[in-house]
Parts: sequence; C-alpha cells; structure tokens
Amino acid sequence: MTPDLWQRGCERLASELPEQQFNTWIRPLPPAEVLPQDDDTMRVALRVPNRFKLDWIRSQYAGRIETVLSDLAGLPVRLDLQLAPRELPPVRPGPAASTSPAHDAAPGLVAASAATSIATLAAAADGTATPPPAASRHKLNPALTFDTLVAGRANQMARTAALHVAGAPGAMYNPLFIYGGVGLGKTHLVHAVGNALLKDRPDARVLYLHAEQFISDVVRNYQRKTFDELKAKYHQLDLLLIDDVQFFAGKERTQEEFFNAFEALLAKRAHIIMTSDTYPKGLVDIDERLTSRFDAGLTVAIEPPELEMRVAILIQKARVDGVEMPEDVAFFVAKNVRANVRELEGALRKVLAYARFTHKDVNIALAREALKDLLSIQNRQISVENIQKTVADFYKIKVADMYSKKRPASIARPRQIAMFLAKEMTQKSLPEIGELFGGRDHTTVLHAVRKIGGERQKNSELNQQLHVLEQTLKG
Ligand SMILES: Nc1ncnc2c1ncn2[C@@H]1O[C@H](COP(=O)(O)OP(=O)(O)OP(=O)(O)O)[C@@H](O)[C@H]1O
Repeated sequence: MTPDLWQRGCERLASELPEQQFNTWIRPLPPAEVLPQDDDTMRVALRVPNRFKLDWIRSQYAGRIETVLSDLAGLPVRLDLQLAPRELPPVRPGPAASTSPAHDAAPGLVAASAATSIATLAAAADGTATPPPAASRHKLNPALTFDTLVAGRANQMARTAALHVAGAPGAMYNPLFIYGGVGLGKTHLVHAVGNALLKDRPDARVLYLHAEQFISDVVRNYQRKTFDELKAKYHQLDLLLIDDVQFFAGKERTQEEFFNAFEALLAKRAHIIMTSDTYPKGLVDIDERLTSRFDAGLTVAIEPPELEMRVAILIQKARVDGVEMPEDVAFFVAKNVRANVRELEGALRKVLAYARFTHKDVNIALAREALKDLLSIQNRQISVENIQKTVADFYKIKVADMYSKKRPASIARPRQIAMFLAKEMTQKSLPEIGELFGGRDHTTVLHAVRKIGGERQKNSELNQQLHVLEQTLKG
C-alpha cells in the first residue's frame, strides 16, 4: 500500500467515526501493509496487538475499513486482520507490584462489566490505561456471547454443556473440556460462558486467558519468586476459562502450577473450562496426572459446522453487517467454504466488500466473482463421480456398487457416505445426486445425508473416516 493510502484511509475514517471510537480503535493501529496480490483484489494486512481488539475490529470496523480503502484505491480491498507478534513483557526487578496491566492484558480483554467502557477496555488491553478495578478484570470480549453464537449439530453438545455451566457453575461438568479444530468457535463459546455468568452475577470472579499467558505468568513469577502472587491471582476465582491448553506441552513448571490451581479451584467448587485442539488423552508432553484430570468432568468436541449451520452463520453475520443475504447465495458460499467458521467469515467479508465496491446486489453471480480464486482451488475435481470412486476405494467396494440396488450393509453404508459427501461437497441438488446413484429417489439421498451427518457427531471412528475422505477429495 502506498504509505499515504492508509493515512488517507485513516483521515476518511476519522471524519466518519465518532472521535472516541476512532482514537480508541483505529488511530493506534500500525500502518496496514499490502500483501502479494493474486488477482485484481488488493489484500491488505493489518496487525492488531491483541485478540480482543482483533475480534472487535473484525466485527465492528473491518467492513468499513475495506470500503474506505477500496474507494480510495480504486479496486476491491480485502482486509487480512492478523495478531501482531507478541512481545514478552520485560521482567521487572524488585518487589512485585500488583499484577501488571500490560502483561495481563494480551491477548484477551478486560471487563464486560457495564461500568467499564469499551474504550477503557481496549486501552487496558494494550496496557495503555489504568487497569479497571481488580474485580472487573475478566478479559472477556463482550461481543462473544451465546446470542451471537449460531447453534447447530456441530456445537450442540458443547453449547448445551456451556449453557449449563453458565447457569450453575461449580455444579456439573467440572472441568469442562472443549476440543476441536481451528476456527470452530471454542474461544467464542468460553467467552460466552463468562459473559453470561457476569450478566447474572456481576460480582463473580471470572478470568479468561490464553494458555500462553498462563505460561508467561508462571515464568514471570518464577523469576521474581512471587508464587504467592500467582496463587492469589488464580486460586480465588469462581470461573477460570483457559484457551488452548495444548500449549502447556513440555512446560513442566507451568503444568505444576496449573495442577495446583486446578486442584485448589475444584476443591472450592469453582468451575474450570478448558479448550484444546485435541481431546485430553491426545495431548502430548503433558503430564498424565493433568490429562486424566482434564478428562474427569465432561469432554466435548466441536465439529466443523454442517452445511445448514454454515448457511445460518453466514446469514447471521451478514445481518450484523446490515446486509440481508439471500438464502441461495448463503448456500452457494457455504458449499464452497467448508473448513471452519473463520474462513467462512473471510469469504463473507470478501463477498460483502465486493458488493459494496461494485454497488451491486448480493447474488450468486457476484459471490462467484468475489470468490473466484477460492472456487478455482476448491472446485478442482470434486464431482460426484470422484466422490463415488474415492469412497469405493476407501471401503474396498466396487464403484459399480454405488449405482447398484444391492443392500448389504457393507455396500449400503459406503453408498450413504458417498451421498452425504456429494451433498456436502458439490453443488448438486438431492434429485441430481439420486440420479447419479443409479436413479434413486431424492428422499433416499436425504435420509443418507441426515443419517451420516447425525452419526458423525457421536461416532468418532466414522468422523475420522469422513475427515480422511474429505481431505483426500480436496487434494
Ligand atoms: N457457531 C458460531 N456462530 C457464530 N460465530 C461463530 C461460530 N463458531 C465460530 N464463530 C466465529 O468464528 C471465528 C472463530 O472462532 P473462535 O476464535 O472461537 O475459534 P477457535 O475454535 O477458538 O479457534 P482457534 O483454535 O483458532 O483459536 C470467531 O469470529 C467466532 O465468533
């Protein structure tokens, strides 16, 4: 980006946004950078100092920034929001002051409490403001609530358990261990629990933090020999929300301190919710006495959202941006972006920015144009025939059995799996899929899609097989 494009963008934003909003959210950002261009869209990277700001800017300002930069640049601009590389806080010599705001802040944010303004929170997250009183330093992102989390089969168990904990912490499901792949809503869900509890009980002592932050807290207190402070900070909580515990791998001292905090919290019936990219027994380099405790409450997975849920997410997120996304367009995007919700949000932003820039209505033709790079990569070879062949090879049956009328389970089940994948991964309608499976009725396909989709949630072996097939088909 020519250096002054960002500056001109800022000037425009300064004139459009309330001053306080501009000063809090936009002004402190480092200048955006242009990324290598792969089409006629300009990709612009914006580094944001912490996760809270990232989420907030993404939900509140990304669309507007894209519009302004697109107007000024004369071509569509797509914003790529990234977390700035984290600098570890300096170790402070001498007697420990109370916990340092600069350190405590990243990467979460402060206070969903009504008394604290968002601006204060943002500044505190950077350590640029006086921290709010200890009781309100929850580091929760107020935008991540149950209301903004779309419910679906993929997150049903996790969401139900999380709602339960928010309503009665310290009772059942303690600890709650939520695992799943990247960008599937684990962080969103734990923030939702914290926000819901605080809404009910504003005085509850809630803390959200990323595992890395716990690690640096341990390091800092180790260097200063202030373990009592660490204990005071963690052991007094009512609800501890800790993200990505797989980061504890190989960190023995951290694991020991976490173990202590864990035991202390459970003993006084405080609740602990953890997230991870894998289930407890799948964690590597973490002491077994910890992993077995992680598994002692309730362990639930969040799966990639199925098609209908992806559609619902797109429609809801577009609505937040003030756009009514037609259902056929949402289906089109959802069929083409399957990996996770974060990617879905990226695709949505691209479509909306393109519509704004070209002043056109959001329809399939526009979405196809806005996402053409993505489509050319993803749609390479995924045809129903391809799916039939891949699934037949995988389950060692003949491709011809995909169209045959044979019914033994060893054949019928792979056939249903292939139908499910055909619905998920191609643009074909149910009747078209039925036709390609030996002239079957669309209700047969629908039955297969529902059956396999439902079973996937409960049967981890089937889920694993589907993951392998999906990866193979995507190439
Ligand atoms: N069910 C959902 N409804 C609405 N938004 C969702 C849903 N699931 C995820 N998101 C959104 O998708 C984005 C990614 O979610 P989140 O950061 O919670 O994922 P994560 O599983 O914690 O990923 P990571 O492991 O990469 O941190 C967020 O903007 C979140 O709000």
